[in-house]
Amino acid sequence: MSNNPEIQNKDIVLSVKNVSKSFRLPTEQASGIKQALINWTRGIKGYREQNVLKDISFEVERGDFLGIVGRNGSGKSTLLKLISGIYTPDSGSIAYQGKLVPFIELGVGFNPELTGRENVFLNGAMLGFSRTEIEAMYDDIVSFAELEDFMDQKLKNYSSGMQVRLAFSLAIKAKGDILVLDEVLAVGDEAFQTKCNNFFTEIKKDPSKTVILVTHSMDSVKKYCNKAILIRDGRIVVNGDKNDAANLYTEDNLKSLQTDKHETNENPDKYPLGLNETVPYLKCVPTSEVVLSSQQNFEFDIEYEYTKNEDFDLAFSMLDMTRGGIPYDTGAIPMGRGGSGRHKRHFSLPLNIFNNGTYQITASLRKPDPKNPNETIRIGYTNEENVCSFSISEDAHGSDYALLKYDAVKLTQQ
Ligand SMILES: Nc1ncnc2c1ncn2[C@@H]1O[C@H](COP(=O)(O)OP(=O)(O)OP(=O)(O)O)[C@@H](O)[C@H]1O
Repeated sequence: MSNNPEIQNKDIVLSVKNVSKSFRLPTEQASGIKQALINWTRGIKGYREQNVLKDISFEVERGDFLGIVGRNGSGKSTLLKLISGIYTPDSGSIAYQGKLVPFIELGVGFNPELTGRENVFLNGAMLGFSRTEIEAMYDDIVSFAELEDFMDQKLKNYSSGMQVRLAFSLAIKAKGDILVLDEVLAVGDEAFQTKCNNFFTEIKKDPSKTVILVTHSMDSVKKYCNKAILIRDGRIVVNGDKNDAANLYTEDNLKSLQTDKHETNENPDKYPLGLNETVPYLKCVPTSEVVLSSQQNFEFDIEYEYTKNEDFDLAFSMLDMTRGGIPYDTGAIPMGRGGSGRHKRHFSLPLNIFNNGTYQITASLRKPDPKNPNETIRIGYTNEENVCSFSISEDAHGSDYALLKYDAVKLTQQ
């Protein structure tokens, strides 16, 4: 596949054309030749075909930093394995030119009975490097992995974190032309993460190096990639624009936050969790986009029914789904009198002080506490099917490290 004459345009280093891949998942196991024969005569196959990738086509140019994003099980790892030659496509073609170095599955090519040093040389040879070439890059690999003192130990005595570090260092320090990485595997401690991030920043500037990165971090996509593809159920839905791919991926995740929830119902015969005879309906409904920049406001309606003809309040909490915690609570907002029927009120939340992240708005309907005029009592609340979620996703310089933007508060020096 390498240095392929099919690739006419010298700037295109990887070409994936109409690639499909399916797996056979066993269903009914035949328990012997006789059963297998009976199944065969009855047309029972004993397996189910799972079409994991469907008609995938894209091209990567020299110097590109391509992000591949998609939800769990969408087919990203399968695509990387096809690109790396671990799997062959059922149909379509994959061609690349240059030396392709994959880091996609831990353990592949590593032998636990050999030392760290022997594994580096074995893997280097498997990638097509000569002994002299490996010797030249050996120190660099070992020092990036910070494993100088462990290279003569057998790999089976390494912690899993140490093995990841060695494999990742080998992949990125080997002098390949196309680096194929599954970022999910590049988990290390914070210091190692910082080194990897610095490496990404550096390699991004090198026009001769091409990187293909599977990641779940939209921050990484926006920071390092110049292109991205979004895969949904085995098909490419965004091909090229990294901001479109990242934002649509975030939307996919927000939708699943809403639909994946299976609330345990306190009172299954009557009302869903959080609701009751007095508050039979309470729902937050987004009316703006749900993937926003911090310069925008998140707009939403609260739809409610409060059957009592009495004064009531609404209170909202904002949950930080990325870092955890409740960064903001409105306290009780007086809403006037209730009454029968469904009603709707509109709210707008400015996002200017918040960093990147996914947030959720929950609401509670409350009434004044007759015993304590400063307090309210919760009568109903939004269960997880009735909350609403949104994400802040800055196109550039967005951070998901801290909740508040660096200029949201000022540290004073005395
Ligand atoms: N060797 C295999 N045999 C059978 N099914 C497989 C095989 N490899 C992958 N699959 C199936 O293909 C689908 C896609 O898997 P894949 O690992 O490519 O997804 P992914 O997008 O990388 O997911 P994740 O983000 O969780 O890593 C899954 O349903 C998975 O079970």
